[in-house]
Amino acid sequence: MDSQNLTLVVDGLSKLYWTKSRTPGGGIQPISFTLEPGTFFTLLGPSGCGKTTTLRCLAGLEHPDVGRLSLGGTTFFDGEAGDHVPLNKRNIGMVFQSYAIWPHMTVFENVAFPLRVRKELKLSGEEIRQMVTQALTTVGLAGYESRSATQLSGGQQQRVALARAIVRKPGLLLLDEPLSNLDARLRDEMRNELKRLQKQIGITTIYVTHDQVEALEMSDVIAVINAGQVEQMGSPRDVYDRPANAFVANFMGATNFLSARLSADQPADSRGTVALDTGETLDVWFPHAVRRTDRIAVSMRPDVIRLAAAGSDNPEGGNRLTGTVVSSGFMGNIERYSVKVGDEIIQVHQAPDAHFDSGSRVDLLFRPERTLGLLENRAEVVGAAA
Ligand SMILES: Nc1ncnc2c1ncn2[C@@H]1O[C@H](COP(=O)(O)OP(=O)(O)OP(=O)(O)O)[C@@H](O)[C@H]1O
Repeated sequence: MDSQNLTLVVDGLSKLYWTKSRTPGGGIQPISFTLEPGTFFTLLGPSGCGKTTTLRCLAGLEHPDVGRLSLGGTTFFDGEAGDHVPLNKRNIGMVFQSYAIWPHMTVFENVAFPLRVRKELKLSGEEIRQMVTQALTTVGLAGYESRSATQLSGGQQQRVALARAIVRKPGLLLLDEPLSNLDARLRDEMRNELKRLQKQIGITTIYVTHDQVEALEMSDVIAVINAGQVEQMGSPRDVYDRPANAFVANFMGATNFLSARLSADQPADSRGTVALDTGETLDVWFPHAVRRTDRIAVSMRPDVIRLAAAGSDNPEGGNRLTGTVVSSGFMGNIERYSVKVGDEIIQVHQAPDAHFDSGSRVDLLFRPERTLGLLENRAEVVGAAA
């Protein structure tokens, strides 16, 4: 099934909701991005950050306040010119969390529905049959045409929803947490399956999720959103390895933070020294520029720290903090430690080769290039990393 190779341009699109007392009550601040055909783009962020609002604006279910939106050169929305193409004229495929397979219809009729309701397409019965068969083959459900939708498993129902979304060969596919109703194992399987299908069809896709693992695994580009604002847009590696700030670092996976101060401005991609509140100094990497006056959050992921008995030799050099093991837990492939350093508890994950009992004095050793100096910004808003 061929995609239509259309470039999506979103330029300063915004939609704010207002409370009765005329204060902002959610929505999305101006967002801009251009997607090359075939891109898998994910809107990632905590509940209520504005992901669904953005998707609804793209679909035409919501009227944005300002901005422009076009697909393959066709304008769908232009706030200044007053253009707003309605949902049914945009040829966009959608799958939502509650994928709403109609239980009284067969699989065939479910998938044929979007073709039948658009009388202006003037499709013959044979054309509809061919298009439905092609969509069902694409999602691996050829031969299921006459089954009742209720006789299918959750994963199969999800595929029917996907077949229904792509049967009209849309120019854009919008997926709003489509896997969240599936159990963990199936969700994992469907994640791979969905990504494979998306690449096979080659359709530009916008995916909404609050699950960072899902976003990392599936996306070409991720937009991390917090309270209606895009904090960072980039490849999975970019947002994970070079987070724009403490919010992004924390949202993309478990990490430790230590508050620190700078003695000089730091350009992007530089190495420098920070002073911790305890007076100790650390050698850190700054993926993005920060000013001397900024509050800095030093971020070290639990798996970049190595524990050694306090006072051990450290021929590799790098950062060293000393603390006391508070607790440990054997998790099979790793051992998880909580170590008290000053007033802070630092989490460490390491291979269970050596074991340190609670109460042991240990050194925490970590390399400067894995010790990130980030803008502290709104780290307190986070809630995802476990
Ligand atoms: N129709 C509406 N009227 C007023 N406020 C709204 C409306 N729709 C959404 N909001 C508010 O806008 C904010 C963003 O909502 P949105 O549904 O886009 O978030 P989300 O990131 O998709 O969240 P979730 O992951 O929980 O679905 C929320 O604070 C929400 O309460």
